[in-house]
Amino acid sequence: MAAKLTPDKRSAALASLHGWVEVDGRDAITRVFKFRNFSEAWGFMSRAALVAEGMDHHPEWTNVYSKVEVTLSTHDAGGVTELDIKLARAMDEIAA
Ligand SMILES: C[C@H](O)[C@H](O)[C@H]1CNC2=NC(N)=NC(=O)C2=N1
Repeated sequence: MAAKLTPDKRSAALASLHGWVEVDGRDAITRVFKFRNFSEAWGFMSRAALVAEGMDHHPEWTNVYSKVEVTLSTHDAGGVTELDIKLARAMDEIAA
């Protein structure tokens, strides 16, 4: 199982991502993705879902029209691991 990142490693990883921040009161990271419309938001979610399923690592997310809010945490580990950073990076690339 992936191990929780140390605070230092988590900070360094966050600095290398786009717009991801720590969740208050929980060991997790979150980002809001904004698109031009629902179609683009859904396209992002479709592509991200395939990557997530391939990793067997799944986002907590909500979608309202053009906005997708994502929270990542490794439930088995009870916090943020390399798996979350890898999925966050993949999502950044898909949205770019
Ligand atoms: C059995 C299965 O591998 C686990 O439940 C996986 C599935 N997806 C998961 N996704 C996330 N985000 N955290 C997990 O701990 C997790 N565990």
